[in-house]
Amino acid sequence: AAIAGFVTTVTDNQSSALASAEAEINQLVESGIQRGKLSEQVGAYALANVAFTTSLNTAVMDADLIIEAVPEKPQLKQAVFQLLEKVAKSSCIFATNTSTMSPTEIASYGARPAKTIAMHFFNPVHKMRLIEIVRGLETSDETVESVKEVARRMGKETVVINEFPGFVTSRMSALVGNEAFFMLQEGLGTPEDIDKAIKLGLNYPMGPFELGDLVGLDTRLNNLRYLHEKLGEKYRPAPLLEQYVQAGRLGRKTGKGVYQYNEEEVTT
Ligand SMILES: NC(=O)c1ccc[n+]([C@@H]2O[C@H](COP(=O)([O-])OP(=O)(O)OC[C@H]3O[C@@H](n4cnc5c(N)ncnc54)[C@H](O)[C@@H]3O)[C@@H](O)[C@H]2O)c1
Repeated sequence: AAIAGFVTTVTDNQSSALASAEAEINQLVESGIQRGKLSEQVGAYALANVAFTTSLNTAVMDADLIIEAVPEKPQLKQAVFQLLEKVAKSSCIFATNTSTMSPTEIASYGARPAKTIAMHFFNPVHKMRLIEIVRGLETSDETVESVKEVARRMGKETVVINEFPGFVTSRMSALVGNEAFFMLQEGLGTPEDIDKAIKLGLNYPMGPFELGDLVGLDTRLNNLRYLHEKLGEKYRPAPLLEQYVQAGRLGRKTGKGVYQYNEEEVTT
């Protein structure tokens, strides 16, 4: 958002999460300049235009657009949107980065259904070109056009999808990722071989375990739980995935998921 020229504030209730977000953003801008992807001028402008605060009120009170990205837990989303409704301007658009949830349901947590929509980004956001836009039952055409324009200014492609749990991308990705865990549990092969088979045999750019570790296994499990509740048996999370999350093996963010991450090497 900052690189696209928007005055941007990042907020999180954990100061450690904010500190690592700030460090990562600085590092991404710096390496973008070094690799010739960004001019020094745009990089400097972006860093000057992004602020960090643990105060939700400070972050949102003047905002025209809020992109919510708290964990995929309906009760948490509800609490956050109820708070946002109290502090945000009445003209502000509420966008949710939910991977699976209904924007109509999320709109019911606030009082501006015409101005509530899903803007689903992909990881890593600075590289992935798509934003999946999902409109709720009451989302206005004006809101759809506004977020499409924001996406265009961010240099992203968009698809506008009708509401259904998991949309297009998460529904497909959850199934592939879950099936890979069933295969691992059944002893079909090592994670490396399952990933290699999917990459080289099916031409996926990343294997399902590499992607799961990048997305976060807890995030993947939350998505599957929601889809299981809404769409049934097909999405029941693999017990091995539940076990990994219980053990704190969440992927790259904890240094260990299906693979182990050291500074210089990745191992199982
Ligand atoms: N991880 C991905 O690849 C990915 C991709 C697309 C969409 N999403 C969606 O984005 C959302 C977040 O997923 P994630 O993987 O980044 O989760 P995460 O757990 O890695 O990060 C969520 C952040 O929200 C913060 N948070 C929790 N409660 C808060 C509150 N009340 N107020 C302010 N901040 C709070 C946490 O401290 C944490 O830093 C989910 O809806 C997920 O489905 C994730």
